Amino acid sequence: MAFTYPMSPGPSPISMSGAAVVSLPSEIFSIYRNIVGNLYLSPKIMQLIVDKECKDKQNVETYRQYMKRRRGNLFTNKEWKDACRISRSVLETARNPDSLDVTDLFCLLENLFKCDDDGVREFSEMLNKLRVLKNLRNDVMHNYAETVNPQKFGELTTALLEIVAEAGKFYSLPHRQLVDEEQELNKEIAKVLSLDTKNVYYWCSKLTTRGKDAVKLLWEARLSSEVLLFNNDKVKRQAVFHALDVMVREGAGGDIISYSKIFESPEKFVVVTGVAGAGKTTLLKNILLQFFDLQQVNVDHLRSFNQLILFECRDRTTKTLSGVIEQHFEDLCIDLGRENVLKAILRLDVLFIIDGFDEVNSVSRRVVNEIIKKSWRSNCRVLITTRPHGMEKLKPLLSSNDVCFTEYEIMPITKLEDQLAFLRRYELALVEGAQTGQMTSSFSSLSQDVRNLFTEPINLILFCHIHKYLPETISYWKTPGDVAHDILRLYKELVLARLSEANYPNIEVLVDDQFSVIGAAALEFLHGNIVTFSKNELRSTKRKCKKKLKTWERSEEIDSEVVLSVVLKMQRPLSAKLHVTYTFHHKSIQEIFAANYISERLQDSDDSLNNIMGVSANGGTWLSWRQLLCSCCKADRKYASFREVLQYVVHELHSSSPLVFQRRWPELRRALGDAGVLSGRAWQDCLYRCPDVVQVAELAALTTLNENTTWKVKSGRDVACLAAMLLHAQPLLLHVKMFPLDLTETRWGEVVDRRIGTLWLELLSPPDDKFNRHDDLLLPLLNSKLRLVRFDGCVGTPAGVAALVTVAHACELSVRMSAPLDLSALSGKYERLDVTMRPLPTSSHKSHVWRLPAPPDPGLNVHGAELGSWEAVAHLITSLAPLSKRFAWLVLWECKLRTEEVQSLLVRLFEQHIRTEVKGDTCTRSEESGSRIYLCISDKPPPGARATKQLKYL
Ligand SMILES: Nc1ncnc2c1ncn2[C@@H]1O[C@H](COP(=O)(O)OP(=O)(O)OP(=O)(O)O)[C@@H](O)[C@H]1O
Repeated sequence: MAFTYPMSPGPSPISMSGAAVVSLPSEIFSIYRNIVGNLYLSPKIMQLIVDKECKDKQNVETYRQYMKRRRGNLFTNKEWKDACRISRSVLETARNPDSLDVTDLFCLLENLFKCDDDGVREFSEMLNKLRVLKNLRNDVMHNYAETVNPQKFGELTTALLEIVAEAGKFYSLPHRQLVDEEQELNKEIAKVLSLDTKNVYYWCSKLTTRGKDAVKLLWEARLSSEVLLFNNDKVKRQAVFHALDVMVREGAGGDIISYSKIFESPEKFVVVTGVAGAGKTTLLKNILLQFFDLQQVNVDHLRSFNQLILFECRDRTTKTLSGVIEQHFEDLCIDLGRENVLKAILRLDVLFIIDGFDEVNSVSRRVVNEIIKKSWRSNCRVLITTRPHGMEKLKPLLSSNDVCFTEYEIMPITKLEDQLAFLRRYELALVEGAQTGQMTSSFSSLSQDVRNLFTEPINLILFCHIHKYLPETISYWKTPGDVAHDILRLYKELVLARLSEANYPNIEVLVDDQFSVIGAAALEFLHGNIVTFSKNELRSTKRKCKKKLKTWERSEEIDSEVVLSVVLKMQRPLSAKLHVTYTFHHKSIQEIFAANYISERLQDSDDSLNNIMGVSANGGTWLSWRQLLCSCCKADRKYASFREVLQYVVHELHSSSPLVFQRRWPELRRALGDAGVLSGRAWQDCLYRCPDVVQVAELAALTTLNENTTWKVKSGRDVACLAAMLLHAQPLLLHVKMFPLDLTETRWGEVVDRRIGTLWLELLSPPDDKFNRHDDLLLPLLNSKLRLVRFDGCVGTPAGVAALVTVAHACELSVRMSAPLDLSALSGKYERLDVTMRPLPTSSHKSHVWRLPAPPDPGLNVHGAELGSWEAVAHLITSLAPLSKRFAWLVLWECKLRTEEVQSLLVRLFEQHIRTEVKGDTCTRSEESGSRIYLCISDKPPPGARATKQLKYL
């Protein structure tokens, strides 16, 4: 019995609340049917199957407990995660199917069938039919063309009726019961004709038609271009977007992936952490823009969402989630009521984005809690960004709500080529057709140490501005400390430019004075974690600026608000009902101003750092450091949010007044500790910002050593820190794993000079550049005090070999050579020698033999043998064979030789007395992928070879 639904091309009649019949355009009607079908009818039928399948389930059992009982053993957490992926939290707690949606129900049924997959019950037909429902749901919910497609409802009803029929067979239902089920379903299908506007699926349909456009209208204009820090320079967001890499924080040394892969995580909640200015907010803005334009090629990661809600934790006025919803869908909320729109949103596939959890306040915290609590359905996903210290509050919040999450960390932009690519985009966008290249070449001319300060986007942006407004200053940057003042100087120059007509004596000191007042206000706001200020809140700062100005003669010639107008920017509210707010151009600028104020006070007064940090608005009431700290520790560890400020203070004070810094260091050190800078990693982060501060280097070294006796070095930034840290501590093993190009131009020479002890040097090779030698990195090893215990890299000159010889000690050597080299001097220096080379042309070096040293027998990898080159391969192997003619192994990598050629090679090598460490027959073994062929040569001749006399060891 198939239900056929009349496909009306024009407006369709809909009865509302069983009374009035209205005409709706056919598009909304198609959408409505598809939504009710997939969000209501499909789950209903699947719930029916679940009930049949779980006849012996007890009411108190969760589905996880039930499955465990049914299959007779526990699910390990990993098994559960792999089996249920995004539905795993829901199925872990659900006890009945009523609230589950198609995705969860399909996952549940699939796993239930597999629980007792003993081959007796044939469930594949049933599963295939259920899969049709799941696919239909995804088609309709993830692709607007399918959402409006009138055919889809017909396909769905057919699929539903087929499932009911299949259930009849699968569960051997009595005929009467089957007929009843079919009739019931047909009644439900028929009900879709009459629609109540109070129905949540009607609201869902409205949202699906109008919701995305409403959000687009709200955000697109705000986000598609960005006004840079100064002078209203504007750039198109997507034109300058630099695709960031993120690291999965699960386990040590997590994988590094592109940001677009974060939604592949099996967890519903994804947390992206990143230091100040790492690009968290910009990443979200880019995701929003991509969401509006799903036609773009590379946005598959967003296709599974049909709604997107953004909430910024710095918001201090929106009190509820429905308030957030109202900002996004103002008109729809007027039509349907905001609570109803919220209910509908939660049924759709929605991505909630929560930006800047570290900036959360008592008002926004309530909204965040609400999102976490209401987004338990599998169709909702939540993406949260925060600075790392925000995790201290976020983790307990998520776990108290039983939320599992995957954490990603935005990686710094450490490679010069990436930094240049980033700057190039901005330069291109800013100069509008004029000649480009000056900014990038100015950046390239900086020393690696100074460049290491520009590994976060915000700092690269500041470099753009300094290059534009203070280009001459860049040539004076020799050490990181030289850069410290220039960001504030930049602001000062901009203010001075505005005041140029005032012709006022001592104008620079006057501006410094104003910066001090603003710095104190910035600090005070930071105490409340406030980064957006209302007009009222700003009033007292304005008053103080004015008061300070009045202490100067002829101050009436100066507009008292000019400094604030340069330093702050105005933010228009999302809704006309709200008021404008003000912010610094970036939170890190607010922190720099606060740090400048603290640094000045540390220099000018004898006040303790505690007192200076605890300054109150009226400048009169001081909070004691203890009080402040205790309240913070107990309440929410507020002090953690001062970590960046304190790092800026260290940097600034150290470079502007080394003597005061020395005197104040014990206080600063304690404060950093209180702000959470305790681990080796945290001290290293601090050292990245101020690599020339010896005191920080010492603590970074000692704490890291305490935690770990092996130090791993992966980037130029790490090398800079290491160079400073080695002056204070030596790890048991130093493991440097880097691409040679990244290591060149770092403080590698200093590292080698300062290292006393073992080194594992791993010079990575890009796949297309395996044989590019980097002996320049080896030469500093000569005369060093280090001991090379493991080496992997390309060597190209006798000088490079000589450098290895001087430091190798019981070493595991993996040497790539672009041309043969005499390695005999390495004899006695290694425990394992593994050489990689490309085949030698037979004509070349005929008379030369470059015997590899032995014992122990070396292993040889021949890389990239071309078709027809077996004799060249044979020539290489025989030329390199040690006197004993024995290799630990012989492997052909990425070999294009034909099978017959490999066989001829084997015969030739056998006849030349070459042997490998192998028992049994002489043969070849290849890996399944065919990328590696092992030549195993014993004393047994291969087919076609002349027997040779066994060679005596020489
Ligand atoms: N991926 C990117 N591509 C291009 N520019 C970027 C990128 N990320 C950040 N920026 C630039 O750097 C500035 C700072 O970045 P953003 O505000 O996103 O950092 P954040 O990590 O959110 O900082 P905070 O934690 O201090 O709030 C942006 O205003 C933008 O100009």
